[in-house]
Amino acid sequence: MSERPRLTVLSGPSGVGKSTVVAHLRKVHPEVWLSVSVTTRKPRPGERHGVQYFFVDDGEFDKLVANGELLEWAEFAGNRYGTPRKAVLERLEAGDPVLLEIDLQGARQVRASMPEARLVFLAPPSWDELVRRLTGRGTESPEVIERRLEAARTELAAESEFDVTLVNTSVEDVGRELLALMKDS
Ligand SMILES: Nc1nc2c(ncn2[C@@H]2O[C@H](COP(=O)(O)OP(=O)(O)O)[C@@H](O)[C@H]2O)c(=O)[nH]1
Ligand SMILES: Nc1ncnc2c1ncn2[C@@H]1O[C@H](COP(=O)(O)OP(=O)(O)O)[C@@H](O)[C@H]1O
Repeated sequence: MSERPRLTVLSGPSGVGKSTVVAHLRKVHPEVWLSVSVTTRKPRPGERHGVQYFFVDDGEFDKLVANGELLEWAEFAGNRYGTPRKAVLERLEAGDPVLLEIDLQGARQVRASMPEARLVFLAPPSWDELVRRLTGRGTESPEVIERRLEAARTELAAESEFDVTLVNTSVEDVGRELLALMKDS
């Protein structure tokens, strides 16, 4: 891909379409490497260990943190999520562009520890559309949706901290734009 590959971070409120965009991008461009995070969240139907996430319990997560094995980690809506450090560094050293799909707190940690990273904010076309997508996905209870929408207000307010904003109106368009950003290191 590019001569100076670097880290691209994709963040945005829950339900905006981050997973959908990344899945589409990887279908069209299987060479794009996405870090698989560790989480204490329970798998949703269809999610598999090692594919969407490495699903671990609290004790295992504590150990990863204590051993310094996470590049960054954060608590989000009652669960913990983190990026395994080793795989990311290996990919960057091998010269491959790397994509992380993480929350705002994680993006801030990456900005602090790896200032060369490019931070991309995925925004919804409108607040109402975000609520529709999050509710329509049908994977969370009303209480969890409420918690995620609360977090979404904070995340939307932080948009200016990012290098680029992409509005997720069309998954195909955003996928293309994201790939172009990853190539243009
Ligand atoms: N900081 C951090 N956030 C993560 C990581 N992995 C996933 N997340 C974020 O955690 C939040 C919740 O993820 P998830 O439970 O899968 O819900 P979804 O993004 O709404 O499908 C999202 O904002 C993810 O981007 C990670 O390794 N680190
Ligand atoms: N551009 C889009 N237009 C319409 N619906 C979308 C779009 N992108 C994603 N969605 C839908 O919105 C919901 C949330 O998407 P998802 O990828 O799970 O979000 P996130 O990973 O950001 O939480 C899903 O039902 C998905 O099919």
